[in-house]
Amino acid sequence: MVERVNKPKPPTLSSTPGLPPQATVTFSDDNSRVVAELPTGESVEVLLYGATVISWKDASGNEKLWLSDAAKLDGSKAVRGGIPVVFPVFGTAPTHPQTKDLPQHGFARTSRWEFLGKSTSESTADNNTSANNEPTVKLDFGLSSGSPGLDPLAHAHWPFRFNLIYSVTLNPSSLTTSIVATNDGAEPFECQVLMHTYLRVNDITAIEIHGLSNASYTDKVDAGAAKTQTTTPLTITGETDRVYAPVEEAVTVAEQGRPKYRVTRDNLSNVVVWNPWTDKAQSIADFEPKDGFKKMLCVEPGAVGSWQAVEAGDAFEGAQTITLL
Ligand SMILES: O=P(O)(O)OC[C@H]1O[C@@H](O)[C@H](O)[C@@H](O)[C@@H]1O
Repeated sequence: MVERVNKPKPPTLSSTPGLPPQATVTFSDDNSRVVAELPTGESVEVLLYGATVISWKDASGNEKLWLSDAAKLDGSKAVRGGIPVVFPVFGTAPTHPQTKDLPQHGFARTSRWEFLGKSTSESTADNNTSANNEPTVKLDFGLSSGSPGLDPLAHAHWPFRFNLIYSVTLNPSSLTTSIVATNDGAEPFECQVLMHTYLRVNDITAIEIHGLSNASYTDKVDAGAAKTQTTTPLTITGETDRVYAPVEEAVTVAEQGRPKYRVTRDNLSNVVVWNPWTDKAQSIADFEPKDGFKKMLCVEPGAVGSWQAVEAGDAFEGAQTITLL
């Protein structure tokens, strides 16, 4: 049985005369995930493990994120697909004293977060609480150094007192994920943050990525060579793993010449573009189907080009918004 936080209401009708319909927020039977649905039909599903967004659908039920058929959703492994949260290290950092012993992409994606609550606003002619007068639902998740669900590797290798708040905000045309990483201890720490978004596409060979003109980048498939993006838009024709420092504010993904997603960033100066292509997809055990690389494109806003120093009592904040075009 699904436990309803709010009783579901008909998508277009208000159950209380005069009051607009509200978003519904429901938990799965086993409390492993939370689903929010707007009265207009869009939905988002978040696994508490990793606070990983594993589904984002438009009002017609079309999925916007790619999730591997072999993704583990039982908390035994970071989720292959959706939007895993990367913290406090991107990749591995063998020479960085504070994070050198942490696993790839840190521990946020392998910890069980707490659901802190939801907030909603509705769309009506006389209601201006939502920025665009659109229905909105925001889900908040928390993870701290005291959380029971914290990955034991964090306890073992990252001895800082911290508090993370991760918010997932859905409205009819966009999804925003934002993070606030607070240093609750007496010692400063350095961290990196990234939203590892797996966008769903129909055909990777028909994709153009705009907004990277003149951006410098590190090419991870060319031994970390430093390069500059001169040919634009970027197309994907083989294994791609690049850490960009874009000059432009937005990265737009177009398919067959039609704009599809616009990704904007708040205080996240990097964008990683990743597609494993054939051989790498073969080598990743939980990447299924093996030709699934044709259906996905990772566009990952983050602060990963350097380290974010967070003093005692301070916080680092960053966010991405993905808009459907
Ligand atoms: O297999 P993981 O740990 O989820 O990482 C997937 C990819 O994540 C990307 O962000 C990295 O740039 C790649 O180098 C990496 O291969």
